[in-house]
Amino acid sequence: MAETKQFTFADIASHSGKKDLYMVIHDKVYDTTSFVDEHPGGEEVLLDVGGQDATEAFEDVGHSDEAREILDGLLIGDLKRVAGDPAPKVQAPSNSTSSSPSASTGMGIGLYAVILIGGAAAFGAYKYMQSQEGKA
Ligand code: HEM
Repeated sequence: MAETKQFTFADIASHSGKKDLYMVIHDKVYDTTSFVDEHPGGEEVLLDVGGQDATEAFEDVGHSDEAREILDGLLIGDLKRVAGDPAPKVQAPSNSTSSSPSASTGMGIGLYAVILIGGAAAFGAYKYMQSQEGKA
């Protein structure tokens, strides 16, 4: 796909009807008009987020890879942020089950911290024991 059309939130907000439905997911713009009737989760939820940033709603459900492939086919452009737009909703909240793939990122950082702090503590204890040995 050569063209990367840019849309502002104002552009997208004007496409919020069932016959003309755009939404933003991860700062990409999707024309979901043709998909509304086919959505396994029902048309209601799509209409709720039509013309808006649907990233959180989409990620909260934990959609499958198949759903993401469908999404790829609906892509029409990129979101162009302008001053006063809502903040990006790129980070998916992983307060649900650990089946969410995004949970692994948070886990990685947490694990890193544990290893670092644990390592420092072990090193401190080792040094302390060494100094105690010297005194004996
Ligand atoms: C254009 C964007 C979307 C696409 C392509 C899409 C696609 C799909 C697909 C293929 C499924 C079947 C299960 C799966 O494969 O994960 C599904 C289920 C579901 N979707 Fe979406 N979805 C979209 C947006 C949304 C949004 C914004 C919501 C808002 C809450 C939503 C809510 C649901 C729910 C609740 C289910 C579960 C239905 C069930 O299992 O009974 N979807 N979606």
